[in-house]
Amino acid sequence: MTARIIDGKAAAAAVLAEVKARVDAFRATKGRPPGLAVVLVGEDPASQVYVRNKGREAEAAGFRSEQHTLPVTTSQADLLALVARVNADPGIDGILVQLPLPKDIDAETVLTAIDPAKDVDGFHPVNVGLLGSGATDRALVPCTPAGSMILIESVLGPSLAGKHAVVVGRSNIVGKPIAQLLLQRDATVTIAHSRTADLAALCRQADVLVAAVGRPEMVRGDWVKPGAVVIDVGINRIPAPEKGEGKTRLVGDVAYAEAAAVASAITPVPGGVGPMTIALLMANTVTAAHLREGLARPRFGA
Ligand SMILES: Nc1nc(=O)c2c([nH]1)NC[C@@H]1CN(c3ccc(C(=O)N[C@@H](CCC(=O)O)C(=O)O)cc3)C=[N+]21
Repeated sequence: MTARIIDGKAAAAAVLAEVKARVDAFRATKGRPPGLAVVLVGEDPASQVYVRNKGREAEAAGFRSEQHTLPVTTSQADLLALVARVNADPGIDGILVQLPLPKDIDAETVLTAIDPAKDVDGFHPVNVGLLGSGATDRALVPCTPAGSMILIESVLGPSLAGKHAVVVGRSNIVGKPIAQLLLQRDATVTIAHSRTADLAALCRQADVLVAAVGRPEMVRGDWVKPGAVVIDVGINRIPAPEKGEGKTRLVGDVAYAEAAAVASAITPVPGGVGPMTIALLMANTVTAAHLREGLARPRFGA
């Protein structure tokens, strides 16, 4: 079998078109656009690229968009003061504090200081709890998991009843929330991780295999059940001497060519989950704006 390639760029463009239509309607009723504030502490080049892309998409969607870039020496107190300011700004509906934060800042303290109604990353304990208790009418859901579910749905439809989903990785930002979303769609869910016994054999039982470990090409072709749907959440930059000295390339957590020979559908890296993460950030900002204004919750990618 040769897998169908799940086109995350096209799926992201479709979500962004829905976002744009919702922004126009929101602006017409409320007399203002949704607002997104992105906060970056430090000068990590990868983070700068992501934050710039987010700003570009926010403007294309018609948002009010602001970026706050703080020096790496910023104190936790100063960052908390900025969060308090954007929390209090009525024109800002979404706040994203780019991770990772410098080591002297406690990320959990900062994420918990964000107004849960503006928490477009879905990392605040209130949103984590709402997701875990199935309150999908009120929760803001993390972008990468929400985007991954739209890609899965594009292949398998809305119900995963009778399917075994294996999530490799147990992070708070991807593994745990994606497991919750899969469970809500009636999948039978296993969360595997670095301490799981015989990971390869477990993965081979998966009808839906989600790789979110951050280890380049760890999931091999012979870990994939024939006909499985493979979602590769990893984004790893590795040396690519074949492209020239000092050059790099992006690979996922899945050995793509091997897995694509076995799976029925697979997300590429780049061009898979990554573009959906940014699209869902825009969608979450529109959702937050609607909920804050007492409007019906829009649904994206349905
Ligand atoms: N608070 C917070 N929220 C985040 O959502 C968040 C974060 N911090 N910190 C960093 C990670 C990473 N992340 C990505 C988003 C888009 C692509 C993306 O669009 N990737 C392209 C390739 C981009 C490239 O070429 O480098 C693709 O996969 O096709 C990748 C990674 C969001 N993150």
